[in-house]
Amino acid sequence: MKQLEKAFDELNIKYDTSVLMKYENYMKGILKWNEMVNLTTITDPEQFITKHYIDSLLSVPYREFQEAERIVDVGTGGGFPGIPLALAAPDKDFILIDSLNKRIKIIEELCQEIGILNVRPIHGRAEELARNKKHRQKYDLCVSRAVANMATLSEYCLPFIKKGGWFMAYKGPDTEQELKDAEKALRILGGKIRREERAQLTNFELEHKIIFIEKTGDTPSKYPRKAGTPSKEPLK
Ligand SMILES: C[S@@+](CC[C@H](N)C(=O)[O-])C[C@H]1O[C@@H](n2cnc3c(N)ncnc32)[C@H](O)[C@@H]1O
Repeated sequence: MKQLEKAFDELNIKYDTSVLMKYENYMKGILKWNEMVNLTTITDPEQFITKHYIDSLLSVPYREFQEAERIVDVGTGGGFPGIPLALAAPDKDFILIDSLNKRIKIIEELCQEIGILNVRPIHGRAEELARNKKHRQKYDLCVSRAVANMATLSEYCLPFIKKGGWFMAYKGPDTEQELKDAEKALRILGGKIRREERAQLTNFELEHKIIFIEKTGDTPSKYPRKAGTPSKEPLK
């Protein structure tokens, strides 16, 4: 866990031994479940800490994260980036969404066992949950990593965000074409790309940068379209 402590220092994240234990126990829990259910291909603990934990924590230093109170992680898989972020910010509320119930049940069980109290895992497709009044335009911030291309992802994520809120999308290094292809989707759904930020860490090699999208307008009620359509026919 020394790597994680180093990253906390670089990212200015406060922590104590009880939080470190929670990170360690969650990793152990995921790796144990991973023997039965496919949750991650990364099984070496050092790699796990860098690629799942530190990579997930990249958004913590930014104002858009710091000011958010209600955060949704769309397509969380084994809980990334949602769980590491929730442990770093216990005063914020996190909803973690995934369409695979097995993954959601595992996250739920681990949160209960470990005492991660600010996370609510929810099973469902983004296209359906975003149409539910309880979730539609109710979040200050949406985060998402490795779920879909930006045009599809915008249709999954923007409907959850309040006007004036933010979407921080974790993306690989080459996004120029992908962002171009998403211009129309973003315009229709009420989002504007404001900037991108690369990892500010000197000691770690991380894959992702963050694309900052502001929710500048309401999402028209016909979006998201029915489950499956945003990925089959991205808005172009
Ligand atoms: C490649 S995994 C990434 C998991 C995690 N975000 C990470 O970075 O490790 C993509 C996840 O998105 C979920 N997913 C894909 N489409 C979805 C949708 N329309 N609604 C909800 N979850 C979805 C999948 O079930 C899967 O768990």
